[in-house]
Amino acid sequence: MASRTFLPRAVFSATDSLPRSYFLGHHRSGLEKMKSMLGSVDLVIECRDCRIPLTSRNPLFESALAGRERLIVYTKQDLCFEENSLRKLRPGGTERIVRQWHDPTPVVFSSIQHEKDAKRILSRVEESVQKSDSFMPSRMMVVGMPNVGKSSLLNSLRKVGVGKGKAASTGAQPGITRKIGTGVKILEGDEESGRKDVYLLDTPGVFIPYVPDAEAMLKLALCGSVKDSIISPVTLADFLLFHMNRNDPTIYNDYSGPTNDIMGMLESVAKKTGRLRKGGDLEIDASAMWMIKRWQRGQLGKFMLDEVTEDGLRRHLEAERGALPSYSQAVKAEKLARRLKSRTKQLQ
Ligand SMILES: Nc1nc2c(ncn2[C@@H]2O[C@H](COP(=O)(O)OP(=O)(O)OP(=O)(O)O)[C@@H](O)[C@H]2O)c(=O)[nH]1
Repeated sequence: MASRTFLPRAVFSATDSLPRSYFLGHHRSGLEKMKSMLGSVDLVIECRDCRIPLTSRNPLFESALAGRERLIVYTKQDLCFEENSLRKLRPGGTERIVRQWHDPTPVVFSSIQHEKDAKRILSRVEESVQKSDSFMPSRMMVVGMPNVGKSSLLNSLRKVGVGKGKAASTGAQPGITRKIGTGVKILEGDEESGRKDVYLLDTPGVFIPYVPDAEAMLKLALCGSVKDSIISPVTLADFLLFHMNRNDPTIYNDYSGPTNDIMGMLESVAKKTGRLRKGGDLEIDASAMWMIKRWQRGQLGKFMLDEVTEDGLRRHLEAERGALPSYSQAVKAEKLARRLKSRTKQLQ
């Protein structure tokens, strides 16, 4: 009798023909402007996505921000762990390792739902302001990959810091912020104690010029750093299925039993959610998109896509150094980015 034990796939075979670039014009100009403004900035708040702590690290920032005081904020923590996960039994296990990676740079894990996270970031901001002996208001800058939650963080720091409403537009697609703003007050100065006003500058998300690893591109797309139109939703949903199966194949049991077959899964989703065309054909792409969006909102499992291990960052950096693109690869990536840009424009 055949065994009924479900075996998830051990590896995901990502095709080499996937796009590896999404470096658009406003990414390049945003980065240049950022660099030119760094001289007048006291602290850089670098946001990374908690679900992909290694993959959402942009090597471009490492060179641009070298020597600047930095606070690393891991955003979207609420999408990383189930409430009743092992993390509760081993408090801070993952967080402790990630903090160690960056030591001595301070690290905060945050979720926009939690005011206490904004308070923790603001107290780091205050510590940094106290170090400066200038009487001028303090300026800080928030940077990171597209869609990691920079503008949302700015809004929540402003709300908690000065009790004011939303100042920056946010959205589920990358590229909402296109230009560096003039600065938004996040802490009120106080003449008596000598505390200065603190302003935070929002910046456009900047993508990596060339992503050498196809799986990394899929992770970035699944987490929303790349526009939906760039990678086929079925490929992305298959990659999500691969990760759901590694975490817990019962996550999707409202739609299907444990499976490695993405087409079967999407057909089942289409039927159960009523995604049918006239004549009864199933809307497969729309069902894939529905699965992806649900996961992005934390409604189809909460888990990390990167593996967090003590030597994870060291190994990631070694792989990155070994995979630096040759000049011809970089030129090819630039051309591809231009093609993608015009394709994105046509689709807008
Ligand atoms: N669940 C959850 N969603 C978040 C969090 N922070 C941001 N988001 C969502 O992530 C999406 C992107 O947020 P933005 O603040 O627009 O991201 P951004 O980094 O400014 O994006 P760009 O304009 O591409 O630079 C929005 O849909 C936010 O609501 C978080 O902590 N938890």
